[in-house]
Amino acid sequence: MYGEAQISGSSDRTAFRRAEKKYKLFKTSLGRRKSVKPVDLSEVFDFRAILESYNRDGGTPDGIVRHRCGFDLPVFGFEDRPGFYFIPGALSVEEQCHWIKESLLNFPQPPNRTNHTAIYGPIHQLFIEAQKKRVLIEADSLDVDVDSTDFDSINANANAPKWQFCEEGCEVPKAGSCRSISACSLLRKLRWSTLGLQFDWSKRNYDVSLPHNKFPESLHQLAKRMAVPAMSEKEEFRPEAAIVNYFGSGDMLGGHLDDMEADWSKPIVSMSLGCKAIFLLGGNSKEDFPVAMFLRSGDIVLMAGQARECFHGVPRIFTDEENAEISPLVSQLSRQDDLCFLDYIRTSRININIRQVF
Ligand SMILES: O=C(O)CCC(=O)C(=O)O
Ligand SMILES: [Fe+2]
Repeated sequence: MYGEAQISGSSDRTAFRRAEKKYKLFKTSLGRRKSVKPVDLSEVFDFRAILESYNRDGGTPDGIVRHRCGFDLPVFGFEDRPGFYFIPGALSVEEQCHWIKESLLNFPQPPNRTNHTAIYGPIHQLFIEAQKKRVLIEADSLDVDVDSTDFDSINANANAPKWQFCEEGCEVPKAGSCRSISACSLLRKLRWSTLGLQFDWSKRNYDVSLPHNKFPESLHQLAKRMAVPAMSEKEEFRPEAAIVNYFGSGDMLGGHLDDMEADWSKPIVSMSLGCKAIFLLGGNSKEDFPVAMFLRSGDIVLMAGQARECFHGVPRIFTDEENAEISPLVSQLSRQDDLCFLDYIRTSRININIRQVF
């Protein structure tokens, strides 16, 4: 579900796939010059423009409703898609920066799992190691210097490949006996991390036996506050898990359903950070033609009830200066200490989606 979808040739059978193909990034190269195929964005809903026009005259375009839910910001949706809520500009630029930093520094920290965990084991301080230009090295188990009296560590090390960060250009134990990968390329290849209850992708289910931290308190409070438009008055949203998705240029999230949580009446609270994206919201079948909309940094989407049964995905992010629309982040992250975050987010998008599991 969370891999990069293969969208080519024979795979454009369904309406959803055709929409993905319409919006995905196509690079063509003419000799040495690379160019990006222009894409027709005329049918993409723009909730920021809808908000601006609503603020001017109180109206909404055909098919768009403003939910009357006593929330302190305008919340929009589609007339024919109950359970879908769009809160444009829900997060201030300060809040966006805070969650970008958390997503890079803390959320990928063990025991939280990432797409790298299955291959390399737990990786600590990936973002910091990438700034230091360090390299992750797999020491051949025979080369590992184990104190011969320490039987526990001998047993623990017997089969486990040991990956450790070293300085760039550090001396490798024995030629050919170890593999290595730079922290920078691991950071570039970071696709997801999981918070709170851990999701086991091989079983496509939550595995409560996996070690995990308590769901972060401040994210819990934010999600509870943002979930209000999709909740009945008597109920409370209980955030128990989150998936953090990291997108670089050309990355996409193929059409899928999030169906592993027990109670679909509870919303998924999904926040966008960094570069602008296109989000597709389809129907119960991939044969249903999806609506497309822009997701910008600071937007929050809620999917609850019937909307949870709808295929959705992200076929495109925009990483060029003109279309990424991240100038408030660029100003906010211009201090020397923050340039490393700016460097990442200039060409990336982060999505944090928060779920009640039980
Ligand atoms: O990136 C997004 O906006 C959507 C993410 C999503 O649908 C998911 O992780 O299930
Ligand atoms: Fe999803």
